[in-house]
This record gives sequence, structure tokens and C-alpha cells, in this order.
Amino acid sequence: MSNTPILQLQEASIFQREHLVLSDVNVEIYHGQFVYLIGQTGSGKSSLLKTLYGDLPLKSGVGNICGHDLKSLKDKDIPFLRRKMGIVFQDFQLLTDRTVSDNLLFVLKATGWKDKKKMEAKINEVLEKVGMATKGFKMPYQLSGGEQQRVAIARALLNDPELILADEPTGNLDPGTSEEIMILLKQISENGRAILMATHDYSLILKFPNQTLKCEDGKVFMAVQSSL
Ligand SMILES: Nc1ncnc2c1ncn2[C@@H]1O[C@H](COP(=O)(O)OP(=O)(O)OP(=O)(O)O)[C@@H](O)[C@H]1O
Repeated sequence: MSNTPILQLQEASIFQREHLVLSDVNVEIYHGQFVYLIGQTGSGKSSLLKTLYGDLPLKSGVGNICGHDLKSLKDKDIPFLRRKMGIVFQDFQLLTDRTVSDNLLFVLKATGWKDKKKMEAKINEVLEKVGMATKGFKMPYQLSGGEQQRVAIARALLNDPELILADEPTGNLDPGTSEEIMILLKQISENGRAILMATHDYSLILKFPNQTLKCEDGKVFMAVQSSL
């Protein structure tokens, strides 16, 4: 594990417009670490993740992520920040009007890839990683929820991110499929990527124990497994 955190917040405040959601947030995540983010509905998990991917501004405190200073982040910097991280959502957010491969091609083109052969090779590589190598020709609606989430994870891997932010990635999946997705995410973190995953699913946390941050009463603290 490298000594420089891939994500660091110090005395950070998380706001939704004027509304203070979390204060005095201190978090460090290093390469290859898998960390859960838990807390009740409305406790601030999504707001924290949104601040980390530049969807909400960091108004006070210190924030560094994937080599970017969140405090001085400008709109024009956001695409560059997002290229260094993968983001996975509960509802997959695939483009419904094109195939799996074309979903991935769209992201590669949007992030500056030009060489057709390299793009094809990259698409095959990420689909292989998530066990979807034979399904590139399918439309999203022809896939199960678990398969759609695998494609969304493949999409998150396209630019070899050092960090993956996942906002309830198993929220729409049945328990068996959720476990399959967890095994996939675990493999990805074992290959050196850091993962911060918001979840409500305590059974997954018990089955796949990792460091856990909890949002509660406007603060974020390290939770002890036995107290979850
Ligand atoms: N777009 C918004 N504008 C203003 N306030 C918001 C907005 N989105 C969320 N909030 C408020 O911010 C607080 C934190 O919400 P957030 O969505 O971060 O919680 P969460 O822990 O992710 O909840 P859930 O588990 O339901 O997704 C809540 O009080 C919520 O009402």
C-alpha cells in the first residue's frame, strides 16, 4: 500500500446548497483499500460521494482525491477528475438505445480515445474482467439487473481508475446477485484499486467484512463491526 492516500478529507464540511449535511469529516483511503459507507436514509452518504466526484462543491475543509484538490476544483477540471475514478450507481445508468459495447465505446470516445483497435481491445478487456465477454452485442434491456451492473462496473474500469466510488451498487439486486457483484468488486480492489461503497445492506458487510465509515448525526466516524 502506498503512503499517499488516494482520497483524503480533513475537517471537511459537506453541503447540499446552504444545508450543512456533514461536518468535520476526516477520511483517508489508500490504494487497494475497500471501505463501506453506511448510515440511515438522509444521513449524507450520497452527498459525501457527490462531493468526492465533483457534483457538489467542497466549501470548507481540505479534500484531495486522485491528485485533485477538491477545494479549487473548477467545472472544467471535473471531466479530468472523473477519468481517474470509476463511478457506479444503484440504477446502472446505461444508455438504453445502444448495445453494451457501444455503451463502453461512447465513454471511451467521450474521454478522448481515438484508436479504433485500442478501443476494441479495451472494451473486450473490461467485459472479460466482469464476466460479460460474450454479451457485448446485447442491448441493456436484454440483460438481468446483475448483468447490467456488471456492464456498469466494466464502464467504471475503462480508464483504469485508481478509485471506484459506488453508491449502493447492489441496491436493486437480489441477495444472490448482490453477492456476485461483491465478489467482483472485491477482486477489483485486490488488484490495487480503492473502493468506497455506500450501502444499506448489513448482511453484505457481515459476509464481506471491510473497514466501515458511518454517517450519523451530521458526522462520519469509523464503525466497529460488532456495533453495526
Ligand atoms: N438535491 C438536494 N437539495 C437539497 N437537499 C438535499 C438534496 N439531496 C439530498 N438533500 C438532503 O441532504 C441530506 C443528505 O441526503 P443524502 O442523499 O446525502 O443521504 P443518503 O445517506 O445518501 O440517503 P439515502 O440512503 O436515502 O440515499 C438529507 O437531509 C437530504 O434531504
